[in-house]
Formats: sequence, structure tokens, C-alpha cells
Amino acid sequence: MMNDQASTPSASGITVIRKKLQGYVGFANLPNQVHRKSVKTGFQFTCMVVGESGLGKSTLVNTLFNTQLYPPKEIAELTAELPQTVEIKSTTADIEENGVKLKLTVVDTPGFGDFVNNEESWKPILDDIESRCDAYLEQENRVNRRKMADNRIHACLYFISPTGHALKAVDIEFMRRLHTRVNLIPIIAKADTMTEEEVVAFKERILADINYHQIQIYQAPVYEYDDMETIAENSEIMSKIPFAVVGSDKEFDVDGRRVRGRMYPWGIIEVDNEDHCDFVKLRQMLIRTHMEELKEYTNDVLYENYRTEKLTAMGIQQDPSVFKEVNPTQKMEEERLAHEQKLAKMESEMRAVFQAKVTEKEAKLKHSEAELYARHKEMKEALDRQRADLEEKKRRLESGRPNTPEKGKKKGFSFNK
Ligand SMILES: Nc1nc2c(ncn2[C@@H]2O[C@H](COP(=O)(O)OP(=O)(O)OP(=O)(O)O)[C@@H](O)[C@H]2O)c(=O)[nH]1
Repeated sequence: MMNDQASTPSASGITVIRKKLQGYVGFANLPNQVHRKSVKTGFQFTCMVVGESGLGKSTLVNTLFNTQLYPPKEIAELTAELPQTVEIKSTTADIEENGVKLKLTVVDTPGFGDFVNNEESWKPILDDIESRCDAYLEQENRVNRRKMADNRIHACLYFISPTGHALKAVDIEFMRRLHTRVNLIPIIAKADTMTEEEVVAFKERILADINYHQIQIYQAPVYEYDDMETIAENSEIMSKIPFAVVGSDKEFDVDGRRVRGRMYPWGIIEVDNEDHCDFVKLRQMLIRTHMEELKEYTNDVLYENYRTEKLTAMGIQQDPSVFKEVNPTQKMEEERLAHEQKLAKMESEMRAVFQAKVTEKEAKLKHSEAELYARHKEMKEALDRQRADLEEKKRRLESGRPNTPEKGKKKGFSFNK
């Protein structure tokens, strides 16, 4: 007979029995149910772009999503004065591909790195990211949590200027301050301005700086059940970080093909050609393979850490007993003991109250006894005096001596016996 079951103890010590099915059940269709539901509700993604002015942020966003999310800039816009502070500008668009809807929000940060002193340029951006987490936290604490708007930043594309040297102080400071709050994806902007060797050397220096400053950039997780192909694909994507990208929304004819690229006197740099730049790998990671991972990491790790820090700072603490394993007999015994202690405490309290009342009553009784005794003594004394008077009178009468008239009596009423 075929052995249709195997048991494996899990990490928590619970034995999980693996059973073979005798026939069709249907739960293999669960991923399709999730797929249908997801397609119906649509997806949502919020991405932030940070980098000095003119590094090609708007062009890259348009190239990434193949849409004019940012319309071409007017001459007036290009020559306008730069903002005095770092601004936060949000643009949302509903886009659709093969019936799948995506609500895309791009948060731009004009002004970043454009001042003489850029020391605090990271601050308004960090404040914005944290205020989005606060808004989410506030919604979580509401009684009705049915409609929760998630405006948290799921990924931050950080544009590095193609200087070919190393990271600038402003780059390091920004990444150092924000790496625990957002998924950082470093990008070498306008990579077509550097040769292939220059790009390789620049990438090495950037990664060395990132390691030296212990900056945590986004790393795709590797799962136990990932197939070899997926693992290879992911490691290839990761090997390209920081992505050296070229953006362009212009198309040209190359050997009868329509390609997006940038034209130079010596030829055309193709945006979607992996031999020319890392744009395809960036798009693959950001949109095709890791968009949900980025959202999950934002929620499960970055937001969770922020939430814990915030609540701890507010003095709210987790009661560790809620995680304690409960033994029912021990719990009953603990409850019985607690109940008995409570009864004993109530009894001693009642006894104390009773004793206090008895003492009070006794004191009152003693007081009234003393009063009664005093009155009794007074009355007895009065009676004794009266009796002495009467006896005196009696003696006088018996001896024949007239009574002396009482002092103070009016003349007309006095008489002799
Ligand atoms: N060489 C080269 N030029 C680019 C690239 N991407 C954009 N540009 C050009 O750089 C200029 C600025 O591009 P934008 O996309 O407006 O740059 P931005 O970073 O959005 O600029 P701000 O809106 O001022 O912050 C434009 O002339 C683009 O055509 C690129 O990959 N390589």
C-alpha cells in the first residue's frame, strides 16, 4: 500500500501531517480567486523620486510607466526660479494594462539638493514620509477601518548625479536619514553621459560608500520555494543596483524597429536595450516582479518599526502576558487562588468595618451612661435637699415655732398661722 502521509515537526513543535489527496478538491484554484479579486479591485502604488533638479526624474517616471504623467515642461517652467525650500508634490494617475488597473502616485521633491547649503534637505522629505505613516496609524486606530487609504511611500528612487566620482555628502546624509523609513532604490541618472567602464567603477564606489555608512538599500527577499529561474532573475536584478538608467520619451527608427532612446551624432542609446543601460532591470523590479514585495516590506517592516517606535515613545507598552502559552488547569488554579484571596480580603475589610462600628457604638453608649449617671446624681441631690427642707419644716411645726415668712413675698399675700 502506498504511504499517503508524512509528518514533520514544525519550528513551534507542532507536528504537521502532510497528506496526499485521494482526488480533486479545488483549492489549487485559490491563486486564481486572488487573481480575479485583485484585478477587480485594482492595484495601488506610491513612489517617491528624489534628486537634484534636472537629473531626469520626470523623464524617467514618464519612461517607466510609458505615459505622460509629467507633461513636457514649458520654457517658463525651465527658466523659473528654483523653490526656496524642498517641496512635496504628489501626482496621481489611473493607468491600465491588459485590463489590470493601477492607481499610481508619484511624489516629487522639487528643491532637493538645489541650495548652497543642503544640510537639512532630507528633513522635509522624512517629515512627509512619517506623516503618511501617522495618517495610516490614525486610520488603524479608528472604530471603522473598512476604508483605509494607504498613502505611505512604497519605494523611493534616489537619483545620483553622474559625476563619476563618489557619493556626495547630500546623498549620504539623505540615505542615512531615510533608509529605516523607506525602501531606498539608488539610481545613477543620465547614465548615457558616462562610458561603460566609468559606470562600472562609479557603481563600485557608490556601493562601497553605502556599505561604509551602513545604509540599507532595498534587497529583494529570496524565498524557500522560489524556483531556480526566479532566483537567477532576482540576483541579476540585484546585481545591477545602483541602476544606471537613461530616460527618454522620444522614439526613433533603428533598423526598422521603433525604439525609445536618445540620439547622439554617433548613434542612438536605446532605453529598453539591456546592453545600453539598466532601465529594463529597474522597470522589471519596480513594476513586474517586486511591486507587491515593496508594498509588503513597507507595511510589515518599515511601517511596523515606525509604529512600535511611535507608540513606545507615547508610553504605550505591549503586555507580554498576552503571548503566554496558557495551561487550562494551571489557569483555573490561578483563578481559584485569586478568587480566594479576593474573598479573604473582602472578609477582613468587612471585619474591620464592623469592629469600627462596634467601637463607635460602645463609645456612644459609655457617653450616654455617664450623662445618665450625672443626671441621676443631680436629681438625687435635689431630692435630698428637698427632703432635708421638709424635715426641717416638720421639726419646726412640731416644736411650735412659726415658720419665718419667705423672703421676697408681697405684703398683701403674707399671713400668720
Ligand atoms: N542625457 C540625458 N538627458 C536626460 C535624461 N533624462 C532626461 N534628460 C534631460 O534632462 C533634462 C531635465 O529632465 P527632467 O526630466 O525635466 O529632469 P527633472 O529631474 O524632472 O527636473 P526638475 O523637474 O527640474 O526637478 C531634460 O532636458 C531631459 O531631456 C537622460 O537619461 N540622459
